[in-house]
Parts: sequence; structure tokens; C-alpha cells
Amino acid sequence: MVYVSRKEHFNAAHRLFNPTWSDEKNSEVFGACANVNGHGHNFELIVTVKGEPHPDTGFVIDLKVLADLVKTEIIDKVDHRNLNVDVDFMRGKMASCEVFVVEIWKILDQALAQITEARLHRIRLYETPRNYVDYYGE
Ligand SMILES: Nc1nc2c(c(=O)[nH]1)N=C([C@H](O)[C@H](O)COP(=O)(O)OP(=O)(O)OP(=O)(O)O)CN2
Repeated sequence: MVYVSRKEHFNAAHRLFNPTWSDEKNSEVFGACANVNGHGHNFELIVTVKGEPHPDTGFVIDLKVLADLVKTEIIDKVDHRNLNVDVDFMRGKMASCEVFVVEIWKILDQALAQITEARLHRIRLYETPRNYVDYYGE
């Protein structure tokens, strides 16, 4: 089994708040991340796919194919957007990295299954250079 990864970059804004809570409680729990007009991040998304190298190509997946898939399925939908208001698959959800990475997984897992036998292994999402989350589909 070989693990192949592609890293992409995007900018997006979000606001962390729970609409069922008061402004005071949101500020208490989320601090400045609950500010009404949101805040932005330079995200890094690392998508790792696993599989056996194909005997003819030596590829688990053509990295150009993986790059195009991540771009069309995710980056084009989130880059320079507000996750709370502009991104269909995040509408009505908490815009935390944890929730975001699970939604990204659902989309990529389904899209990959249509083009290859290689499987999604991990999605790593950096929100800042020091904060990141990993999701393995479990
Ligand atoms: N479990 C989570 N905690 C937090 C999330 C999240 O998505 N999941 N998000 C945030 C904020 O959106 C943001 O990431 C906070 O940034 P900040 O604290 O400024 O982090 P930095 O790495 O830029 O700065 P440090 O000073 O190094 O912490 C908050 N929590």
C-alpha cells in the first residue's frame, strides 16, 4: 500500500458561533472567532490517497488527476469565500475545522470512487501554520 498526497492552498473567511446561543455565550466560548463579520485564514489542504501502484503506470493515482479533482470539487468552491454564507456544503453547519474537514472528506471520497480504485486515506487541514486537523473517515 502506497500513500500519495497533494497539497492545495486557499483563503477563506468564517465565523465561529452557535446560532442557538446568545451573543454573550458565543463570545465567551469562541472569543474573537465569534466576531460578527468573521475573520480569514490562509488554509492548506493536504489530501492523501492510498492504493497499490498500477503495474502499467507505477501510479496509485496520477497526481495531476488528484490535483484537478481537489481543485474542482473543493478549492473552486471555497477559495476567497465565506464558509458560513457562500459555501453550499457548509450552510447551516458549524464552520470549525473539524466540521469542515468531514464535509470535504464526504465530497472527495464520493468523487474519487467514480474515477479510481485508490481510496482516500487522510485529509489534513491547516487553518493556521500552527493549528491543523486530521480526518481518516472514521
Ligand atoms: N477545535 C478548534 N478550535 C478552534 C478552531 C477550530 O476550527 N477548531 N478555530 C479557531 C479559530 O478559527 C482560529 O484558528 C484561531 O486562530 P488563532 O488562535 O489566532 O491561532 P494561531 O495559530 O493563528 O495563533 P496562536 O496565537 O499561535 O494560537 C479557534 N479554535
